Amino acid sequence: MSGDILRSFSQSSAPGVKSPTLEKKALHLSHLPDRTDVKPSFPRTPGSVDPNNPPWPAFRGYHTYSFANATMGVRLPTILSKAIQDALLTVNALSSEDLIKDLLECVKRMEQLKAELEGNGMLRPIKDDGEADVALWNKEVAKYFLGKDFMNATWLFAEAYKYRRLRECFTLSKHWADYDVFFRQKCDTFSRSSDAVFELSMRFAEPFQHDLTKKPMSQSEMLEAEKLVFHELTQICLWGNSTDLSLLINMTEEQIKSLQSTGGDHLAETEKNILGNHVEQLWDLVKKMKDKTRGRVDFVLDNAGFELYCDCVYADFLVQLGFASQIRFHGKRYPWFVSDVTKKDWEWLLNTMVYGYLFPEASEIERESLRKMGQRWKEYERQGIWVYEQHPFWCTGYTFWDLLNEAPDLFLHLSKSDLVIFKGDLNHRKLTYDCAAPAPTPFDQAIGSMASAAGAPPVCSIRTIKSDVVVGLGPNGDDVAAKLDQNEDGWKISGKYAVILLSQGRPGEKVRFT
Ligand SMILES: O=P(O)(O)OC[C@@]1(O)O[C@H](CO)[C@@H](O)[C@@H]1O
Repeated sequence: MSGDILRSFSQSSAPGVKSPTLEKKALHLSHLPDRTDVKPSFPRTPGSVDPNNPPWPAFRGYHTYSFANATMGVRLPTILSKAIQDALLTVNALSSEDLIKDLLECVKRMEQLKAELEGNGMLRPIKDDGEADVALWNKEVAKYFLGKDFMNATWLFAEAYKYRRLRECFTLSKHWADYDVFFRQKCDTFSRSSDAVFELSMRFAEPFQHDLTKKPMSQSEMLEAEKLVFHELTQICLWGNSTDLSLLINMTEEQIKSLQSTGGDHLAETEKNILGNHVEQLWDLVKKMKDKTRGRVDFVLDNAGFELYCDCVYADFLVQLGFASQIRFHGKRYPWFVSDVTKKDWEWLLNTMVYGYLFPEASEIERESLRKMGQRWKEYERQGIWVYEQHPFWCTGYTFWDLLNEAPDLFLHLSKSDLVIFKGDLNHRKLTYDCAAPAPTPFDQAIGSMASAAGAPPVCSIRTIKSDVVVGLGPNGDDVAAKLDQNEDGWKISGKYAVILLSQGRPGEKVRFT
C-alpha cells in the first residue's frame, strides 16, 4: 500500500463531520509498528492455540539456563546413556547370537538418537515400525513441528518425542520390541523404599474399621474420622510423587527415605508446602459420591514403584469406605519419561507384594502385611473393582487440551467417571499446556477443554512441582511465586512444593465433538 493511499484513508471522515486535527496527522508507512514489535497477547485466543503455540508463552529448550534447556541438553542424554548401559547389561547375559545381534542394533539406534539430541538434530517423522500411533505422531510433527529441532520445538513435545524415538529403537527390532530399558531402575527404587513401604502396609493391611473397643461413634463423628484419614491419604498419594527416577538418579538411600517419609508429623509439616490446595473441595466431592452411588474414580498414573504403591493404598481406602465402587487405572503402553507405569510395572508390583522376596531385612509380620494387602488388591482386579487400562493417547506429544479432539473415545470414556485424578508433574504439564501461565490463573482456565467442554468430568491434579508451569495459586499467586523466586532457587523443580487442584468440570452434559 503506498503512502498516498494511506494518507487518503486517514483523511477520510464521516460526511458532514469536520476533523481539524486529521489533516496534520497524515499516516506514513514509517508510522506503522515494526513487525517485530507486534507481540501476541496472552492468553492466545482458542483459535490460535496449537501444539507449537500454547495459550501462554511456551517453554523451549533454547531458553538458556531454563530447566527445559538443562533437560534437553544434559538430562536426556544422561538418561539415554543409562538406557544404553542397561541394554548392554542384558547383552552380557545372553547366549543366542540372533538375540545379541538384534539387541546390539537397538543399541546402535539409541547411540544415533543420543547423537541427534546432543547435536540438536531436526525432528524427523517416526519410522513405520508397525505401531498404531505412528500416524498420530507424524501428523503432529508435520502440522506443527516441521523443520523444528530438539531445542526450538516446545519442550513438552520435544521431550515426549524423544521417548517415542527411544521406543522406535526397539520396535524396529525382531525380538526386542517390548524391552524396557528402565525396568531394572524402577524395580530397584521400590526395593530401596522398604521403610515407607512397610510403614504403610503395617497400617493399612487390615481392612479399615472403626475401633470397636471405643464407644460407638455417631454418624457425624464417623464422617469426621474418615475425613481425617482422607486428608492423610491424599497427602501420602501426593508426596509419593516426589520419588521420580528421572530426577533422583543420583540420590542416596537416605535421601530417598527422607523424601518418602509418611509419618503424621511429617505430613502436617509438609501441608504448608501445598501452594494451591483444594483438598476440602475434593473431600466434598468424594463425600457426595458416597451419598449418591459409590462412584467411579480414574487415576491417570504417573510413576511406577513407590508412587504407584501409594496410589493403590489411596484407591484401596476409597473402595473400602464405600466412596468408589470402581477404580480405573490408566498407564502407559511403553516406557515413558523413565519411571511411568506400564502394564508390566503394574503386574510386577502386585505380584512382588504377594510372592516376592525383595526385602530380606523385613520381619515376617511386615512381609505378611505386604502380602495381605497385595492379595486384596489382586482380588479387586479379579472382581473388576480395579481395572488397569492403557490408551495410546497417553503416550503422545499432545497435551490434554487436545484430548477431546485427538482421542474422542477416551474423552467419552473419562466423561463417565465421577472423578479423574491426574498424578504427577508430567500429567500436570499436559493438563496446563506446559506454558508460562501466570501463577494466579485459576486451574479450570489453565486446563482448557478438560474443564470447559460439555461432559468434562471433575478433574483433580495431584502433583509435586518439578517443572516450570505453576498455576492455581490464588489471587496472591504472583506474590507467592515472586517470594519463592527470590528466596529459594530451584523451588519449581525440587519436588518440595506441591498443588492439589480440582476442577468441577461439566459432568452429566452430553459430550459434543467438533
Ligand atoms: O511426571 P513426574 O514423574 O512427576 O515428573 C516428570 C519429570 O521429572 O520429568 C519432566 C522433566 O523431564 C518434568 O516434567 C518432571 O520434572
